[in-house]
Amino acid sequence: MSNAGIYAREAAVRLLHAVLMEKRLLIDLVGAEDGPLVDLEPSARARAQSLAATTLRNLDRLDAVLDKYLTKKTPFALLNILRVAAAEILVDGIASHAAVDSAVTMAKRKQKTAHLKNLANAVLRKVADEGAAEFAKTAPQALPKAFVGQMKKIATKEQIAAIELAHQGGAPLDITCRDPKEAGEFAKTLGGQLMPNGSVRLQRAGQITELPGFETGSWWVQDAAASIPALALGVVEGMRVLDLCAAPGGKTMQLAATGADVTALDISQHRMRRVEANLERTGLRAKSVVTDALGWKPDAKFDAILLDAPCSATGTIRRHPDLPFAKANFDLAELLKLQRNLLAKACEWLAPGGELVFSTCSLFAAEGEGHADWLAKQEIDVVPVALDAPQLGLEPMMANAAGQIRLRPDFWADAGGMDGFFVAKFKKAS
Ligand SMILES: C[S@@+](CC[C@H](N)C(=O)[O-])C[C@H]1O[C@@H](n2cnc3c(N)ncnc32)[C@H](O)[C@@H]1O
Repeated sequence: MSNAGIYAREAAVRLLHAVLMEKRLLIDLVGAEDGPLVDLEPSARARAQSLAATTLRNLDRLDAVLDKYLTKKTPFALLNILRVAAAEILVDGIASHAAVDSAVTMAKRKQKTAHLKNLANAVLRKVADEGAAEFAKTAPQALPKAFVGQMKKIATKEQIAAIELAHQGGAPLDITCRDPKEAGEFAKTLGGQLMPNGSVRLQRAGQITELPGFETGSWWVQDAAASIPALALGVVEGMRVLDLCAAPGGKTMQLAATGADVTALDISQHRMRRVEANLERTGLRAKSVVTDALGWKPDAKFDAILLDAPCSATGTIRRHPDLPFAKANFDLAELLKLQRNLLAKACEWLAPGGELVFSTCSLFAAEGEGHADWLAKQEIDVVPVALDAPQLGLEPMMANAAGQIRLRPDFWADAGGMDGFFVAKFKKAS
């Protein structure tokens, strides 16, 4: 057994512990200087991340199988080792002897679990021999009850079950081409699928930076659903456009690629550096402003504004399976207040006749439809503009009766789903 294999597995166990016990997000842990991945080779880092994500995506299902063979309450440190090994055997289909042997080695190497190495061996051999049948009977990982409560206005019970199933499948890699006319060609070169909205979808991407077109900045990674808000803004060539809450910059690049005069604003210096790096790689231009939007005043009004507001990010769970564990108890009221304040500011900064797109990658009605309802009740001179789903490469049922786009992870299920998003458009009186 290679050391790299053991290091990756140990790092996956540590990631799991940090998400479940310290309520930290994988995205923060991966880059943290004191994080579990810091000393690993790139391939071991990738393996540790993917193993932790797979385990979290299936946590209750793995526990249901392990519970069959564990008679006593198992110390958390051992349980996480067993979960990771069970994920390798039952989900990834790794040769069971490799998964079992490395779990036993991991147990031996820790003071808290060394005396339980025989238990680990016995339980995992059972999982390898009989676990697949038990695992097949389990239901997909359920969303936290608090999340489901917030989703009831956008999805039925059956649709929520379909969303949970979509989360279990993870996500393919979608890219957006700088020149949309090149998307068909890149789909062929990369062995991907051209999606109806113009994204190119890759089911197995490998090392992204090695793919043709990365070095030349011909495309960037962006979930198909995340490309819809900028498309919904329509033709903005030559216009003064504000990308409000811009980092890491997927929508900034879409807007800049159409020939708009883009100002990208975000509160986070660190995240804005990623916007700047993305612009540099793709050879696109935008002015960058790092500030709290709530305390900012533009020199002049904008012809168009895209507000992709900070939100619960519950639409991205298929790509971030740690979110329901790390952020189950976040302060929704605080986020709603921030979103509303940002929306009011965006309306104020629109020039007469200017258009605004508001979006959130959330599955909660309060972070989407609720804000459109709120705006309609304010004395703000903007009116809703109905969006045409087929014009955006979407199916008609992806727009609601009010002409707002409501995307869910169970859409395009056969092709690998999409992130959950809410997108609505408004126009200021002339
Ligand atoms: C959903 S992300 C934006 C994603 C981005 N539009 C994209 O497509 O890559 C929300 C962003 O809002 C920023 N943000 C949060 N509060 C803000 C504030 N008060 N003023 C400006 N930006 C803020 C966060 O730093 C975060 O980058």
